[in-house]
Amino acid sequence: MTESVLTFSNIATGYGSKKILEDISLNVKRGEILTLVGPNGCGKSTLLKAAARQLPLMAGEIMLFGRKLDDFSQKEMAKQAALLPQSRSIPGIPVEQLVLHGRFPYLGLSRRPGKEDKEKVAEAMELAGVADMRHRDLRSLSGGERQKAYLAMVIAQDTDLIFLDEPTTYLDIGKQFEILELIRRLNRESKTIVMVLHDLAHALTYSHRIAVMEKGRLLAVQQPEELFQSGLLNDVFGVEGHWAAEEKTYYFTPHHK
Ligand SMILES: Nc1ncnc2c1ncn2[C@@H]1O[C@H](COP(=O)(O)OP(=O)(O)OP(=O)(O)O)[C@@H](O)[C@H]1O
Repeated sequence: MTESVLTFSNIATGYGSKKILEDISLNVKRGEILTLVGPNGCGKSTLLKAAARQLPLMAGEIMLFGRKLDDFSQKEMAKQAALLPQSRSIPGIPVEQLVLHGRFPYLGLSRRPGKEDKEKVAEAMELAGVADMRHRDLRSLSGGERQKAYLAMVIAQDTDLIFLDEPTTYLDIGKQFEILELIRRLNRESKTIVMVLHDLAHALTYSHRIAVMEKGRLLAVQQPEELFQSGLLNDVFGVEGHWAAEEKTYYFTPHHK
């Protein structure tokens, strides 16, 4: 786990002339699950968008697999990295067709999916647990079902690097664990994952490293246990972290002064 697949060097970015992220440097290592945490509005989604080349940089540089981000064609980029964004449009199409969107970078001029594409789509729907709703219109699904359909699309894209912005939103607690376990499985099958999670206990349990952000800056990148021990999460979120040794579970309570 030493090779960097994604490197941010002193980047700044934002919207229009409004700078949101300032001087961020970060290496994402091949094969890791790196989770971004931080208070609302600190810039986590903005960082993922910059990495997925959806926002121009105001300063600095991002390298993907040793190449500058700008040097990738759109198709090449889509074969290397997939993004599950936080907010998405909801087209009135069947789940299966949405998941097939993940195969677009691989289709030829005819845009007709081949055998491999169909297999990848079927496999992704199975993994994400949406195979039985493949003919359902996206607009007829619950928030959680739709979230899984989008995750299937990202899986079908079959990239080495996957960006997930709050992959567990809209999901009940049981489904959250299902999705986190699926993410862990994808990681063990060689995917590098960069994701945003709000649940600190989940972040501590499912990540190899955690990047803590505040007000557009990166405060620390540490392994879960080390980060938990440091007390930084308590300071940044105004909470108190606990470790229940018997259950091997982290939990957080309000900070009592
Ligand atoms: N399209 C946009 N145009 C202008 N400002 C934006 C846009 N998107 C986000 N921002 C601003 O950028 C800042 C960072 O937003 P971002 O969504 O990256 O934060 P976040 O850490 O992901 O937040 P959350 O935890 O609430 O999802 C916020 O102040 C937000 O208002």
